Amino acid sequence: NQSVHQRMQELEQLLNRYNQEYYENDEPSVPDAEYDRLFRELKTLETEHPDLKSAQSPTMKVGGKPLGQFRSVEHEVPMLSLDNAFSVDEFEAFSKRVEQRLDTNQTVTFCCEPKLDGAAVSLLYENGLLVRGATRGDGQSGEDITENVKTIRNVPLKLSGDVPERLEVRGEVVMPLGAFERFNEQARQREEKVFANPRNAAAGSLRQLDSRITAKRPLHFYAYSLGLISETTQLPDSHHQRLLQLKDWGLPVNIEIKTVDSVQGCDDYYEAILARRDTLNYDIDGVVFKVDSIRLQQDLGFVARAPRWAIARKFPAQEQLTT
Ligand SMILES: Cc1c[n+]2nc(N)[nH]c2nc1OC(C)C
Repeated sequence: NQSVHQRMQELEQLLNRYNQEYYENDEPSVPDAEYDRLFRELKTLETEHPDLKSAQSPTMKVGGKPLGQFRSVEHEVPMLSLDNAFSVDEFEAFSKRVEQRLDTNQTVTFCCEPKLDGAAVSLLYENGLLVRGATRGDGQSGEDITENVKTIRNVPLKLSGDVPERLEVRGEVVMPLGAFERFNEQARQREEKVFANPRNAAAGSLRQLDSRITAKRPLHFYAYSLGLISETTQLPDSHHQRLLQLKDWGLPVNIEIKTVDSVQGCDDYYEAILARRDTLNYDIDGVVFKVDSIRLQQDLGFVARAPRWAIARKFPAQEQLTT
């Protein structure tokens, strides 16, 4: 039994690594057939030895029997939306409002992030284990989609390292463009529902009552914010450093995220991402600038529905190709 358990743990590690490679850098080190063979071997061993099956096994990412409907989830920390800036002047007005709150010689660091055009979700980890997934809903309450988020390839079921007791991570679920095209092509051939754009495909896939369907949808998650954090956690005062900490714990964070120390830096970032927009593997509809200091964020607070300390600078709408 010991050797069986050993083999199961070895298979779990191998499959998790291959998953990471496949979704982190799109370069799996083994062909899919090899991944499937190892997956089937683990599934067989788990069926023969259910007592040895791990709750975080990669075989748990394939979804289970459908629920009748979604339960509702209250967001203890509201999931708010973002104010938009459609021009450099509107962005400058935002940065002026921020600077007014600073002392004279203080400069403000901004964290710059691509604004992924997908579906916002909240993931709740307790003692490092993924225990709940929820849609944004109206910001106050969303739908419990735990079984569906567990099937998202690059969402870890278990965090690694010294993690907080309770950690809520928020981010965007997207369907990469290549996968979206292939998925729609297949749907056309099967005379099934075709999605108008990757955002609808991601949102629609997350709201499937049958998680086995979600499991077949190629979805990626990218973290961009923290919600609930258990009070015993000493995290850095920098939003960017907190995102890097999430990455250390095993959560996917978009590689385009960086900090700049000036408004000019923000403008340069906006132009740089806009110039590369068509080369990215997912839809983005702008960039997000956030005051990097958590203390300053708390000082600036929110107005009604959106934080004073963050703004999205939207790109001109792309002519949507009718698929
Ligand atoms: C709604 C939202 C959306 N996005 N997208 C990114 N990249 N960051 C980000 N932050 C958000 O909200 C925070 C400002 C809390």
